Amino acid sequence: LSSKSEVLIEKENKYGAHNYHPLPVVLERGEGVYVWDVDGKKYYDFLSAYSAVNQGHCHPKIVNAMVEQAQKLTLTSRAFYNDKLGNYEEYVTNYFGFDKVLPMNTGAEAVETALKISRKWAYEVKGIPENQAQIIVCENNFHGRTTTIISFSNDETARKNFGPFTDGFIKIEYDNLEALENALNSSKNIAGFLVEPIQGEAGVYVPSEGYLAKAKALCEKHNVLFIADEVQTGIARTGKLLAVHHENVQPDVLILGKAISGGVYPVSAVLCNDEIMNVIKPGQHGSTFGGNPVAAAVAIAALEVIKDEKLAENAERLGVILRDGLNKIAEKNNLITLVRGKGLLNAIVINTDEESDLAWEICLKFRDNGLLAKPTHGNKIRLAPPLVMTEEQINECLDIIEKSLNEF
Ligand SMILES: Cc1ncc(COP(=O)(O)O)c(/C=N/[C@H]2C[C@@H](C(=O)O)C[C@H]2C(=C(F)F)C(F)(F)F)c1O
Repeated sequence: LSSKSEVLIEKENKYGAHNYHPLPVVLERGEGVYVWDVDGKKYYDFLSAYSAVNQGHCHPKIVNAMVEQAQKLTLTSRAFYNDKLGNYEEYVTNYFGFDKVLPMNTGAEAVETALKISRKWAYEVKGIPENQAQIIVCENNFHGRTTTIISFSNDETARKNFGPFTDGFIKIEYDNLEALENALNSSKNIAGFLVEPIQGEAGVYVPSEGYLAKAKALCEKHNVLFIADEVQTGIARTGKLLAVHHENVQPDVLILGKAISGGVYPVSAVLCNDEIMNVIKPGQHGSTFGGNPVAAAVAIAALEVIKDEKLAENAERLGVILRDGLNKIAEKNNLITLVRGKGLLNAIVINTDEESDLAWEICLKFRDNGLLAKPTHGNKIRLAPPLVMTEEQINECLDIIEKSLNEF
């Protein structure tokens, strides 16, 4: 690593909390599918900031929307109206097909907001006795880092010594309809079922065909809210605008974040219809920055880019090419034991146990060869480039991946 990089890494080490263990590369510029480090070396970004820069780094239309609004009015708080929020709310609710949106900033805030709305709906509409509401979640979930969200995580690293935890959650096996049905039959006090349409952190775990549609039907049968966390799988990442659209499912509560802003500004959102959203009355929930004018302007631009540049279709088409190419490499190189994913949310499973640092070594080799990716949960490497990739760029990246793996 250059001394320039070392100095900056040292600064983060000395002055920043050690809540991450980043790959040793120091970035200073991003454009489209590329990022550059401080020494001017160019890389393909195969993480896309955990699927927040689906539109590509620093998309001019989105950045311009931010700059323009930032020079006019950045924040009013919700104590007053402003000329951007209503237009954004109309745009985003029509875009996803819901009556209303509650605007927040981060994914975790939107997940927390969805949990609060679902509980309040359970008490005030479904009639569950107060403080008895249960929400069903899946094992190996990832929904964010707040105390309530890690309360229903089974990842010891995310939970250890952060207790005491929040009550009211039932954990079931992912992609198991019988487990869901049993949980729904186990109590009358169930408010909702919170689920990732594809489990990202678990290593891009794609559920069986029909799981989401059948789960939604089971929830309907039991008058339980189907709450889809599309923070990572949404905004065209999996080859459809939402991952639930692969099964024509419309959630009762939709959670969005990350690429809803193209990675330019923190924007998240919870969408639902009036019967559910109208349980929230003035003063019952909020956020200083939620729905601010810059967020509104940025999110409209970011969502327009998804449509204008047909990024869902592009992700669908290039995802097939990427997975075919990875499977061809796997035939010749036994380091890859499995390829899985949908659209441009993919992962390869490396032929080693979870404790080994082989996946990390492979990511360092990818880095040396001009592609940035990071292991998730030990032996899986997520491969999720921005959705603006071209076929020839995918093929060039497949060559980098093959060349790197052949050096082991
Ligand atoms: C499905 C889903 N729902 C809510 C949130 C919360 O959104 P946030 O509050 O972060 O805006 C996330 C955030 N995921 C990020 C967080 C980041 C980290 O290390 O915490 C790494 C990344 C991640 C992890 F951790 F699992 C990965 F799956 F995307 F790779 C998410 O994926």
